[in-house]
Amino acid sequence: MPDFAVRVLTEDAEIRAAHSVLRVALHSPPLSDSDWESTRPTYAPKRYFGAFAGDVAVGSTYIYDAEIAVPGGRTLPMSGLSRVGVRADYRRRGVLTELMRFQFADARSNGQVLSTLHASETGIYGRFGYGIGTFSRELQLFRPRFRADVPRSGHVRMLSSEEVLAQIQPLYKRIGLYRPGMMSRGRDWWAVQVDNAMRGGEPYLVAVHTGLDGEDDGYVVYRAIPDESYVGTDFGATIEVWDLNGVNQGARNDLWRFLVELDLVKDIRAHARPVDEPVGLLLEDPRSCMTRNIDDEAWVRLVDVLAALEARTYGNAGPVAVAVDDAFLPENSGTYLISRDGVTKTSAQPHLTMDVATLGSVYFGAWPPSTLAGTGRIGVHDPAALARADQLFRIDSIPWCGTGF
Ligand SMILES: CC(=O)SCCNC(=O)CCNC(=O)[C@H](O)C(C)(C)COP(=O)(O)OP(=O)(O)OC[C@H]1O[C@@H](n2cnc3c(N)ncnc32)[C@H](O)[C@@H]1OP(=O)(O)O
Repeated sequence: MPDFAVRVLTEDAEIRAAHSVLRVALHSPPLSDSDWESTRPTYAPKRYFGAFAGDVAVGSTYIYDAEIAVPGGRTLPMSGLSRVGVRADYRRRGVLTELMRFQFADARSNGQVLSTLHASETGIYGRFGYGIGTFSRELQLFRPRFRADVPRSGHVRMLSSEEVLAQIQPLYKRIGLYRPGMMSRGRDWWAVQVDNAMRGGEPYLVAVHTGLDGEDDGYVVYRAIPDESYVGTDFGATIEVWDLNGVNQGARNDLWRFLVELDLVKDIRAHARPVDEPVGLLLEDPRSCMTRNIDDEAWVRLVDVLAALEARTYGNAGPVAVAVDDAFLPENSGTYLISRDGVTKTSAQPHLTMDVATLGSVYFGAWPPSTLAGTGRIGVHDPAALARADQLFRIDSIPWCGTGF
């Protein structure tokens, strides 16, 4: 029997204790009273799970409740796993494993079909059934010049900091989940990511795009980092783009134009952008937009495999029977007959075999099944079925989450 127990945290004192565990696990400075005052509102009721050994907090896990867009356009309830930390003197004693069991049971009871997370280390989450679901790209635009012939589709205005808190949250909702993998953002997410940062004096600036129909349809959140050390003509600030979304390509183009045409700027950096975002094509010299990194972004776990498979759409190909092995949630294990007309459990012989973490990578189209089969992640019992699986899981739009948590 473990000498700790996992429970939903409701009392301020235990939430604070678990949050302190998290901070130490992430090597952040100890929690001060003023930190706590700003942190407390970022915990939605009953979404913080803690492991306690008697009265001592030893583990922390928080859930963001959200909706996620899946290939084909439907949205599904998901749980966003975050704030995972275990006290150093309790590590490798199964605390995270018990927190995982608890949060999957919670997700199931809430009808949350998928779970996603952003991993601090890639070695942690595969054993719990998570696979890399989306990738993102880190960009650097060096002395970019915007092409004069890119059509305009509206205008851009800057918000005051008071306007930001009131306007940006509904605007993100109005823009919608325009790529598979994008997720909704609840009050608790905005509280952590924007309100605290702006109230805490972070120099974020926000510009909003208004379309030709007069409706606000895009925004960018960014900050300028001045270069104190320039010599000669090599002057200019670095612009760091934190969040940029628009309802369509035209709105996003205008927001990039706004950033590129800012004065006294040397370079623009943007983390976690879609891998196929055509920023370079907007510039006179496409090579002035460099890819600094391609990173694994959202890790995806199918909590309810049948419901998740039923929710996405499939390409035009004959059916494929896929045997799924789920060691952590064995009720998901079984063979699924996947066709463009629907998905059912079957007792037929499988054409392909994969574990549930690999299915997490197939689901949003991070890789085609044949690529994963080529690396030994998928067992192939009928080679003809592999080409059909590629066609079934084909995607029209490259997935991207775009929301860090
Ligand atoms: C989504 C997010 O929030 S990302 C942030 C994650 N948090 C951190 O990185 C903070 C620092 N790390 C920690 O707090 C802890 O080490 C944790 C949370 C990663 C792991 O917690 P633990 O309670 O030690 O995990 P637990 O004992 O349940 O380990 C389960 C298994 O995972 C393995 N494992 C745990 N952590 C790691 C790791 N970082 N790398 C590789 N394997 C790991 C264990 O060896 C064990 O394997 P086994 O079943 O073969 O024996």
